[in-house]
Amino acid sequence: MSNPFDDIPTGETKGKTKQSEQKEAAQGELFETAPPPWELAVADDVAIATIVFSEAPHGPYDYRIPDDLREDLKPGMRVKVPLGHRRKAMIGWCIETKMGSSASRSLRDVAEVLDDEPLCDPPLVRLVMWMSHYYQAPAGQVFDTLIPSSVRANAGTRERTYYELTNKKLDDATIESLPAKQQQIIRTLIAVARPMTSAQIMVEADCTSSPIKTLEKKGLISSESRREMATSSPMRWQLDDGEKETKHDLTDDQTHALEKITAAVDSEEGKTLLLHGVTGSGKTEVYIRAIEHVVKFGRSAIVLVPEISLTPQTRGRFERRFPGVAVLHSQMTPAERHFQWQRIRRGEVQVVIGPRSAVFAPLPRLGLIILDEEHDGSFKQDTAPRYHARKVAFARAMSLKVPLVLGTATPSLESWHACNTGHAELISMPSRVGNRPMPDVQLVDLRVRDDRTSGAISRPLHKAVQETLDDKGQVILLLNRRGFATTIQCPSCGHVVACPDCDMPLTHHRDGGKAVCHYCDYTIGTPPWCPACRFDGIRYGGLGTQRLEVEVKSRFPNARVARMDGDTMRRPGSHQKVLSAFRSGEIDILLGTQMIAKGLDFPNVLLVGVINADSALHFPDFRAAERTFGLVTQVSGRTGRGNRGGRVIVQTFSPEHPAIQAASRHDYEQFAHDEMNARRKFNYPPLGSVARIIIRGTVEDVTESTAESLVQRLEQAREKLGHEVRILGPAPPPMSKLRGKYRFHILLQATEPGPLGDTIRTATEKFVIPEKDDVQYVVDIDPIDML
Ligand SMILES: Nc1ncnc2c1ncn2[C@@H]1O[C@H](COP(=O)(O)OP(=O)(O)OP(=O)(O)O)[C@@H](O)[C@H]1O
Ligand SMILES: [Zn+2]
Ligand SMILES: [Zn+2]
Repeated sequence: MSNPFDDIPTGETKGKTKQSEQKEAAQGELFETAPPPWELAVADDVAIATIVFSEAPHGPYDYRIPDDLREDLKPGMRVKVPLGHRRKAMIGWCIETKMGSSASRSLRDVAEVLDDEPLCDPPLVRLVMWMSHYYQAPAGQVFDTLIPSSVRANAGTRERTYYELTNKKLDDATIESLPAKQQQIIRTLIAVARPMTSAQIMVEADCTSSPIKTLEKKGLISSESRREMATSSPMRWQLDDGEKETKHDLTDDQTHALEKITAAVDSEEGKTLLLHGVTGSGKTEVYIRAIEHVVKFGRSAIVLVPEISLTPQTRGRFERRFPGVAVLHSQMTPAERHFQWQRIRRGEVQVVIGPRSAVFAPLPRLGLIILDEEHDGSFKQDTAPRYHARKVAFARAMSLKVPLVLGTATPSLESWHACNTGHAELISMPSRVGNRPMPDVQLVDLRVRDDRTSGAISRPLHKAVQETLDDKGQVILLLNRRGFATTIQCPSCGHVVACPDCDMPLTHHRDGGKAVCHYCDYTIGTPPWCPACRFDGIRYGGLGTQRLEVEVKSRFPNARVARMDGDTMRRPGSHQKVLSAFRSGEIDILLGTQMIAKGLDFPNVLLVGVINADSALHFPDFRAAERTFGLVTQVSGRTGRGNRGGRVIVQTFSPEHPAIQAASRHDYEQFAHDEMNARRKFNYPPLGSVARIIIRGTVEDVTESTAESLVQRLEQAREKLGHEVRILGPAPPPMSKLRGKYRFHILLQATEPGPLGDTIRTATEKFVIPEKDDVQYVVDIDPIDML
């Protein structure tokens, strides 16, 4: 990882600075360039605000601040300003205020200041500008990502109008008779179950104010003006994870790790530490102690976790040790989100735990950022701005001169490489707490006929499950495919039932007999005969978790079985429910997708079975081996966490594959070594930088020719800048059609991110696609998803 501030146009304060000085310095230096000589003679005669927008044109543009607003407007606030020829004033974000000269240019006036206080402090404004630059996203859009919509909707005014349903028990027929937007508003009000302002409704139901007014006229909703709503107290999750308040004596490894982290905190230098601790080495305890150290000095910390590992168990560990913990997650209501954001900003919490967006938590005295399971792909946002929380955390930590701790049993090669090149410090915790051994891993070669059965579970795995059940132990089975059958194919003509919008095979789901596209959720009833040739006897091929569940139940009729995947975990709280049932021993066999692979700590799990280790291995993606190694290692880590040992059975068609071999020996270093060599050949990350541009449109050849002209522009930009950048494509990606749009992609490679970014910026600067073409493109810097 190179310094992400390297390519941002700013004079970063070098060396050691105190936080307070640094805060002031950060403000206003962003666009500092020497003024042109003819301006030097002119006195500063006007207050200027620099504003950015989320809609095109994105700015930044300068505006004059009228005298009566001078005191009010600060960077990080929103304003209303005229823009272009629009009749309505636009909302924009102020990134800078300064004195300047009005000579030689005519500035328009800021019309209104919308916030009483900045929604972002100066370091966060700076982070926004860095993200905007690095990820090539409009700064206004980045602001909108940083500040929850509920905060944006609520901040500002004092007395406002709240809407609620006049009849709380509207029947479905009445709702369905309404136009779509109005339906959405009613559904939103039902879901939120409390009065909402029109701004909140507009955000949540994605509508304008006119359907709200219409509903009021129809008498379906009523309005009332009230003082700002008293913020409800957050829902305290019950700490029903059956754990006692325990403060362990640290192991030597833990003590050593903690010392390194606290030393980094005390040094007040930004520093990245990679905590490479095997599964069950007690990383969480180290995090907690490190945060205790930070809190002692009145500072606070952010802990980023993949959403799915935010189990009650994890939050319980933190909530028992700190009085002020704010937990952020995707199932919060807008009101809760707003409440938590305010608490955080007022400095009332010491620890914020949450998924990737928690990296923006507005803690006033941030002293430490921790990223747990740092290898996890969910830290990358897959919509614009396509940021990676690890990179953003790094940028935020370095600019505040606080440490960033990356914790994992299976480091991303990016972080591993950072250690090898001196950009991060490696801390190892090579053994489990209590000197528990790592579990034995047995590979079952599925090519060996004698071991195979007609189902998904081989003979050795069947035997092991039976033995474990006899021993009153628990079993985890991993299969990374949901649904029943992954292909629906006609044996007579070969026709595969596919999604009309994505061209991908539909997955058969047994519940309700549905055929579902896993890319866009397109759903039809599974056809009983072949849609192409009418052959009666269509076949379900491929294995999903539903089919596995059926097989497991028939093989082990006395076992209590639960399935955990995207289908069974739709409802809020269902994840928690299954896990607590598993913990209390009401479930013998837990089977599911990768969501069972992470972070679970159950001592009675004596066996882990991986149904098909190869499923991720043959993906057209340079990270396929890394993902396979990570998944097998992580799920293996769920066993042997108690005093009764544990073992792992991995079924595979390629037992000799280096990633599977290394995972079976718990040998991360060997894996990293092999994989780094493989990537070096092609300059893949972390040895080089990659960017991807996806072009999508409704007409195939128009989309392709747009992609081709973009490639030409990229080539011209490369020439002009004299950069060494490899440009590949345009080519159809593995997902050549998605949600009814044709897709092409362009891959760019370079040794450094700077030239790569510059080339794309130059090429796209004035690249306008005619509206009639209906083609859009997105730039993905450091892509994770290559489909
Ligand atoms: N010093 C200690 N002494 C005894 N038990 C400990 C100690 N530290 C942690 N533990 C316990 O060990 C178990 C594993 O710890 P933890 O879940 O933090 O490991 P981890 O490294 O995060 O593992 P994973 O990567 O698999 O999630 C927990 O039950 C925890 O309470
Ligand atoms: Zn057919
Ligand atoms: Zn689809």
